[in-house]
Amino acid sequence: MVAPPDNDVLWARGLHHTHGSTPALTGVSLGVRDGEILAVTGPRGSGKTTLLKCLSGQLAPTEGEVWFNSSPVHTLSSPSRERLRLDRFGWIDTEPHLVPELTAWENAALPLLLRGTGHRAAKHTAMEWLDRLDVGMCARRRPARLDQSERQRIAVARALAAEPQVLFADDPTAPLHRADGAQVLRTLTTAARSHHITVVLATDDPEAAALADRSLALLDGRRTGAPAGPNGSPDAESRAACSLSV
Ligand SMILES: Nc1ncnc2c1ncn2[C@@H]1O[C@H](COP(=O)(O)OP(=O)(O)OP(=O)(O)O)[C@@H](O)[C@H]1O
Repeated sequence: MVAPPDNDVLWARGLHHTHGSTPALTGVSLGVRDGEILAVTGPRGSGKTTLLKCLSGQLAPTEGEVWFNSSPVHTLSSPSRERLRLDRFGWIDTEPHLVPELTAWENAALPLLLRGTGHRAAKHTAMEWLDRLDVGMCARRRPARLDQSERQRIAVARALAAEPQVLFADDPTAPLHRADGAQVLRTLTTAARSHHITVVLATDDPEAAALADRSLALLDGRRTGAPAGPNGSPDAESRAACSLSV
């Protein structure tokens, strides 16, 4: 087995995933450097969401390897992957999935409370991030009393408040108006850079991708411009990045 290079916080080799009989990923290899913002681009159905889910441990790839901080993720049990997601990863979905019974600040504080952060500290941090996302005035309202843009900003605040090591954002501005989406993305990328959070951003919007440090394009479950070899062997970039054998 080949271990990833030390400066890659996430590394994947030869990822395949099939949803039922639909192939979604066919031999994708990549490395994500610590602190970088990587855009995963491609048209609808190209495999972006499936790739982010495999990298974040939500889906076990049908074939291939995923490493985080030089430790294998693909061999972890389901509870260990859940723990990893809670402790180290953040996720922003296309739709804001908030807990309807909780207020905005309680939603934003939830990952911190689940990790055992004290109530007062969790509330303070959540309120800071809600302010930064321009929804501080909504803190005491429940999701049903908020509009879609406010709900998505709260979902972004919730993800950032937990200060994950890696934040996966699956087309996070899709439900927002263009100007609104651009502002939320700028806040997200600025916060990620200042807090040294690595971001993997799935998007089909070139303006969103332009905010990233680097882009990786998918088409029909494969990287374009960096074709995988037979059986999903790593592309030249990934092979060159492999520095250590275990
Ligand atoms: N749960 C599922 N069951 C069956 N097929 C699926 C499922 N999820 C995704 N697919 C299929 O897998 C392929 C890749 O989908 P995926 O959602 O990863 O692409 P995407 O680039 O994120 O697309 P979008 O931008 O529409 O979200 C598509 O052909 C899609 O129809």
